[in-house]
Amino acid sequence: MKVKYYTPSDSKLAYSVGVTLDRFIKMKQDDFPFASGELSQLLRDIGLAAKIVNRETNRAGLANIAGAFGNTNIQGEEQQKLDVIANIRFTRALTKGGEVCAIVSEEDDEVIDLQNSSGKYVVAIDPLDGSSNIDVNISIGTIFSIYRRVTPVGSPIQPEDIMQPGRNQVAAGYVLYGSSTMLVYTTGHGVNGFTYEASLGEFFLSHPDMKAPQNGKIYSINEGTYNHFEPGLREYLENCKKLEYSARYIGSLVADFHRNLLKGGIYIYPATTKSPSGKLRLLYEANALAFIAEQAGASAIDGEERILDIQPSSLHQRTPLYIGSIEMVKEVGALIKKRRALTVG
Ligand SMILES: O=P(O)(O)OC[C@H]1O[C@](O)(COP(=O)(O)O)[C@@H](O)[C@@H]1O
Ligand SMILES: [Mg+2]
Ligand SMILES: [Mg+2]
Repeated sequence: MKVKYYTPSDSKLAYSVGVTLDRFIKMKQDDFPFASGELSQLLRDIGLAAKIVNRETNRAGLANIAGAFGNTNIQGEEQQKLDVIANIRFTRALTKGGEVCAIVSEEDDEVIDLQNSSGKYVVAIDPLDGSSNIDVNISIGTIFSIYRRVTPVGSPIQPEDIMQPGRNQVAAGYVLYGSSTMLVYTTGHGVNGFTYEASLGEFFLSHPDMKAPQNGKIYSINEGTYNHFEPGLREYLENCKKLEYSARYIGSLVADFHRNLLKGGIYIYPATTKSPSGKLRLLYEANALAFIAEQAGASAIDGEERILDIQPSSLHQRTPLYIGSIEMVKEVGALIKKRRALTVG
């Protein structure tokens, strides 16, 4: 029997659609001979939930999705319907996937113990980021952090399984529901971005090996509480203005972070005299983006300390966040340190 060997066709008639997320996860898993495939399955589960939530965000203006849900979460924030929908969708996908033993969610006061005796992973998630922008049709997102539990699989969940510093993350990422929908993630071997092709229902590799510019000319901060900013930060912002940098602030952390990661820039949600720990949450906002930032050659601090080295002490604890191009974060950090030393002196 005569056979012929496959040769890839470069015919323009059927251009290659690219590498799907599922195929990419499989390819990357093969890089690790001892990989068991559980993390890969978990990433695929997140990809599936992202597709469903994407469909809901596209319909966010329609009556049954728009507006407040009528509950307040532990942050004291009014939950939007889409916050609740996204929380249900991701929690369900993570539960059904079978790889997760516990979930920490912005929308749940307590840790969700999935009583899954074979689950190795703990997931911290902000199901819907940028909630204040849902009803005004501005980009929103989802943020996730993945850890391996530290106590034996099958044993009851312990605080040390949850309260892990960000440097212990085995994977992290975000979904951006914007003009296009993207999923960006890292497993500690670089950062890759995928764009959703709704007609095929697939995420395709569109941003391989993302690297942040070392420096930038964009700063993202809500200056509404400027009068409560510390001197070092004010000095930094005055410098940005003297240098005529661009002020860009969407009010959706994922969207502001993504833009600055691609173009070079810094996002700041500082401590203020009114909220001394800032607004953003360490476990399911700052840690994930800090891991991505560092994997893309950028950095993240709380004004002084590396975000990934902060030892968590409570589920919904907040942290100031200075994240973005390495030179900009270094500069603002140095100014804050210098001015704090002066006030202490
Ligand atoms: O309105 P503010 O104070 O500028 O805060 C905006 C920030 O708060 C957030 O909306 C907080 O996230 P959630 O929407 O998930 O609660 C960030 O996405 C955003 O960067
Ligand atoms: Mg958020
Ligand atoms: Mg949220």
